[in-house]
Amino acid sequence: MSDAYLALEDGRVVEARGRVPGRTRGELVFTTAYTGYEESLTDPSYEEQVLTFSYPLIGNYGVREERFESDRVHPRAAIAREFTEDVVEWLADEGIPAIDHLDTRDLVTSIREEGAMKCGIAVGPDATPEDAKAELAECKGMSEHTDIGAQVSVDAPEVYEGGSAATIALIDCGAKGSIVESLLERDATVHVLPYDATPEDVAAVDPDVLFISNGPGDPENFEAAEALVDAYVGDLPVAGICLGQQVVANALGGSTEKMAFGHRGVNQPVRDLESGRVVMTTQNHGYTVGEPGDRLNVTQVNVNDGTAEGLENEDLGVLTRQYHPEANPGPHDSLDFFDDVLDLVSTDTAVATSD
Ligand SMILES: NC(=O)CC[C@H](N)C(=O)O
Repeated sequence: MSDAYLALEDGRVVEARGRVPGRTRGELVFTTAYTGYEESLTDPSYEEQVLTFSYPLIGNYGVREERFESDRVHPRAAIAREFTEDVVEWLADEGIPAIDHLDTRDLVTSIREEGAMKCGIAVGPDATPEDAKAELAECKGMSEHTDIGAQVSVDAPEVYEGGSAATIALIDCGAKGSIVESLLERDATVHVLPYDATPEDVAAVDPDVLFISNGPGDPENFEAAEALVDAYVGDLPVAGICLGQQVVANALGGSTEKMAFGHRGVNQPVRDLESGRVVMTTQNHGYTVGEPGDRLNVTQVNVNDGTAEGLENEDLGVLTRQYHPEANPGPHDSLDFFDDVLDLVSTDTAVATSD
């Protein structure tokens, strides 16, 4: 007899083995990453989602805090064909329901055909299909989580003293730790500011770059960050990763839209339009930039579906990526993005000096 039920928006209820008990709900998505489960589970971009791993065995190299991207697990629940005891113990400590021993190939195929969908989960000796359906009935769509930034952002500014290469105002919409680390490694000092920081809060740290982080949910719900881009573009270089790219596009007259099932994995091919070079990238997003608007050029595209992977305005010093150049987990092909962001500062200084 099953002790776990997964109720899907398409009406099905899937039976599974319960590994960590609980009741929960969220948007059901999948990642094809075959490594990096600790990084994915601690990525704040997964807030309010239920994460299915398409790779069948999750946990085979243990659980180490050094690999965490934040201080907690963000998906509401985790699903795999088989979780190891290490991962189950970790998720149990975190109170995150987990299920396995279900046909994840079938589940992933359904998400690919029908799109990311709402789901409800009930796990435990007393769980019933009706409990899972009751959770599903309460599940909101991602765009309805209008203040999701508050769930993942710092409450107050934090500073990470690196060096004097640049002072970065990183707007924390759910930033992964390795974005901060990538900047510190390049001798930058990073001020992490709350997702709803005001232009005055940014001015207070006197940055060289305004950097909008990755984050969960619908980019249209990050109006404060959009207002910051609007306030500073032209005066400061502006950079963004993932949700950051989407927020920058929305601020500069472009638009974003929801994808059917998104890109989540560590082998998404991206072509740079100028050099023709293709790099393998890590991705985790369910929205994409539809129209870049008049002020941004699309400089990189996804080889599989042509969606915008990089945006730029050289005159304004704007540079963004839809994928995750910090590469935790994933291939390191695109780490040079952080060098390019710091180069915006020297270019900016050079312009100021020659004035
Ligand atoms: N990793 C991210 O920043 C994700 C961005 C956004 N929440 C999306 O799903 O598209």
